Amino acid sequence: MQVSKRYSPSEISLHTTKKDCWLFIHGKVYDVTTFLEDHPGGEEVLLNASANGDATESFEEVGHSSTAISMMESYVIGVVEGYEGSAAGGGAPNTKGAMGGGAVSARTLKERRPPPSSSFLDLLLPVLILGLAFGAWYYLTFYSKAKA
Ligand code: HEM
Repeated sequence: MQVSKRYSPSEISLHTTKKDCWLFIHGKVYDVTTFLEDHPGGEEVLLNASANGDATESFEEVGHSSTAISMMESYVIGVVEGYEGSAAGGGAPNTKGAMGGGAVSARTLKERRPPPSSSFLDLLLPVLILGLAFGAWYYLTFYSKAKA
């Protein structure tokens, strides 16, 4: 792939319109102009991300699927000048890009898993409600009859 062209942040910031929209995520530059209309999250979020400069944080916050992450590769046009992350490999053969994407998706999935401690409460609450219901039924059926 030809992912070695470098762009300065100020050059990237010249492309923030519907007809010409670039953004960068993890140091890689994406031309998402043709993707604006097809983006499931809407074109506005991409335009905003483009205007804000670095879109890494907003991209990560959404917790994009691995499908989304692999789609990104078709929009890469280069890397950010001076970026010192794994994406800017300094012209080395680039197996790094794909591996970086995978690591990100694994981390994102891990962070979004719900805490396991809630499962105990999940079980206890229905048992308590059932116990109360049974108690009320028992009282109404037998105790009040015995009194009459
Ligand atoms: C080249 C970059 C991008 C690609 C290829 C992409 C792709 C996708 C895809 C395929 C989805 C559907 C859900 C999924 O599979 O995760 C999605 C949803 C979404 N994306 Fe992106 N996206 C990109 C950049 C961004 C950026 C920079 C933002 C942040 C501002 C963003 C915000 C969203 C939102 C808000 C949703 C909707 C999530 C939902 O409804 O649950 N995306 N994107």
